[in-house]
Amino acid sequence: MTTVATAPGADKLAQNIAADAPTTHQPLIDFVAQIAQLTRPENIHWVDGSEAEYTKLTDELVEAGTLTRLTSPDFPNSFAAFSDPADVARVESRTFICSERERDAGFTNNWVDPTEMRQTLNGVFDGAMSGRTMYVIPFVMGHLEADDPKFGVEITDSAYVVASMRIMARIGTDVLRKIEELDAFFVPAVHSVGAPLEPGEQDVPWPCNEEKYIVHFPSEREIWSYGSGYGGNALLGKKCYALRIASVMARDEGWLAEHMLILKLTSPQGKSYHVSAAFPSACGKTNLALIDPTLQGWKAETLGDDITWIRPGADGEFRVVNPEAGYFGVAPGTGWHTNANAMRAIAKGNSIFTNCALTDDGGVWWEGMTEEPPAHLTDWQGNDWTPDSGRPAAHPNARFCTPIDQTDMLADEYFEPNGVKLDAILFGGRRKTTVPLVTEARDWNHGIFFGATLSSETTAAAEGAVGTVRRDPMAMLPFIGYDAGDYLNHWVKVSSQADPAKLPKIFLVNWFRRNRDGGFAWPGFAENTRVLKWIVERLEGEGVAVETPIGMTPTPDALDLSGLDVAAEDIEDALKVDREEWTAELAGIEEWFARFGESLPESIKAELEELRRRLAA
Ligand SMILES: Nc1nc2c(ncn2[C@@H]2O[C@H](COP(=O)(O)OP(=O)(O)OP(=O)(O)O)[C@@H](O)[C@H]2O)c(=O)[nH]1
Ligand SMILES: O=C([O-])CC(=O)C(=O)O
Ligand SMILES: [Mn+2]
Repeated sequence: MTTVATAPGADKLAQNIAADAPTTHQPLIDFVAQIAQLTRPENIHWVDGSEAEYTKLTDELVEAGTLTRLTSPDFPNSFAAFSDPADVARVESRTFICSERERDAGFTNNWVDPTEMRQTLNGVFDGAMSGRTMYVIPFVMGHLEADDPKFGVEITDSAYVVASMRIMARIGTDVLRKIEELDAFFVPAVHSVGAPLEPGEQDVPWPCNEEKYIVHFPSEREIWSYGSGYGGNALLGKKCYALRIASVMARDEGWLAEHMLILKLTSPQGKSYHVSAAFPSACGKTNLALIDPTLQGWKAETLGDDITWIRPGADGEFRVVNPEAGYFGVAPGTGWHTNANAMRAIAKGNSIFTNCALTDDGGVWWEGMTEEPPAHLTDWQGNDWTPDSGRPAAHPNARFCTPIDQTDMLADEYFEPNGVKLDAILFGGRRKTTVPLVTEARDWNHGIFFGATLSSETTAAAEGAVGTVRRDPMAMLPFIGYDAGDYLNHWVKVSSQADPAKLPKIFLVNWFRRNRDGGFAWPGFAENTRVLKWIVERLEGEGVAVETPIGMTPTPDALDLSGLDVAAEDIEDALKVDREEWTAELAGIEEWFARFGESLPESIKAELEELRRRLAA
């Protein structure tokens, strides 16, 4: 630990830091010195990522009241955290892409001139870490042994962030050694909760600031985050790096950084397939990634639940890796009856729960964990709660943060440094109407059209109203680090690096369509196995599909519904392609495409014309 107590001059500070740093890597020392000079922390702690360090940090966080140690044997070595009630989700309105030209941020991002933003940041970060410890976290997204490992260094004044980053990414000394060995570039990522402490001032359990900035400089590959301690705002390896900055790297280097899960499926015949699926936040990625198949003989294993990097491989196939090391999963709705694999991983402990409710025996609970709620809880805001309190006990965006290697059904391929062959891509959203249970694209370009026009009703994962339909291209709306039209063009182009015969097949799915009575038309969750089976049949050139104006959908008989207790009308409602609904949808898509201006790919425009023609026919 370096003490920076007296804030010496810049040269002196840099010397002190260099003397105490566990590295001689000059760019890293310079980065740390520059941020220390600006933010004036009391101490500097270089994170080694060890168990002992984790124990010490979590002890301190318990002492500070940020974490509550769970004493229930059901949650070994686990903690609960409760955020400030105003700091519970990603803040999209405060997220900025500061490219040189506004045009390069595109209409889906907030843009501020980089020079102006640097000035603003220099202002808010000035002394921002006073009275706090500054942690330096070397991390890698993906595997250290990858052909082209992607490094970052997060500087943060939040020990909660350090503890969570240790679960979500590979961090610490091994990473630092590799950065030195390769003399590698790292993404500089600066985070402050924005709550400097005066000498003697008592800290609060969840320091944060009303003013928030989540800022990306895509040309410099730099991230600055201020004012929030929450998940995707503060764990900068996740959405900020592995999606926004990585999408820009991917554009420049010829690959794709996507908001997708990865699932390995093995058929009763023993053939395995890897499927990735892009669904917007809180629309079922973690659930599908951890599915327990309901059909005899089928096996599912997971490789990841949120982020997928797709790279063209040497044999003309696309290869996928999960750059993360943990789950940051939506807690409500995750239960023994809906997602037993997640529950089993959680039950092994070593987890941090944020904004869940506390049980009287020192465990956590959230809506949907068990069918019957406990008789008494302490809700996420610290109030007494009973089932007739009339309000949720856990925040709807409460999260569990759990190491992925605690998953029983983790695929061995998760550990492949350069990934595995991708066979199919699913795009999906939360739509009450219009979008059928599953539709197969006619070809790659039509599949990109599915992705480009993907839409979903908004959820609690981001601030703002819940339940309105918004377009969410490839489920990447809040995560594309550059112009959305350029991003679609990149999708079109990247296929030229693959063997056309080896391109993944693309499907559009919707688990959330309502039936004529307003209930879910499809049982969803584990029963999605039946849709996956049809998808695999299609990959194998089998499975019955009918041509519809929007693509190929299964006939009701083509889905294996054996042993499933569901009304024939529900299946009909789930699969229906309704011309009237699609005519209205067409208008919505036209409006959406108009927003892209010049940068919308011609081939995607052509798909819209094709849809119009097919609907009119
Ligand atoms: N009706 C229905 N609901 C589902 C299904 N799968 C997931 N859900 C619900 O969708 C919500 C979010 O599911 P998750 O799997 O956590 O979503 P996610 O996409 O991983 O979300 P992020 O981690 O925010 O990106 C939960 O409330 C689930 O209960 C399904 O097949 N049918
Ligand atoms: O980023 C977060 O805070 C959580 C998350 O996975 C999402 O919102 O998509
Ligand atoms: Mn998830």
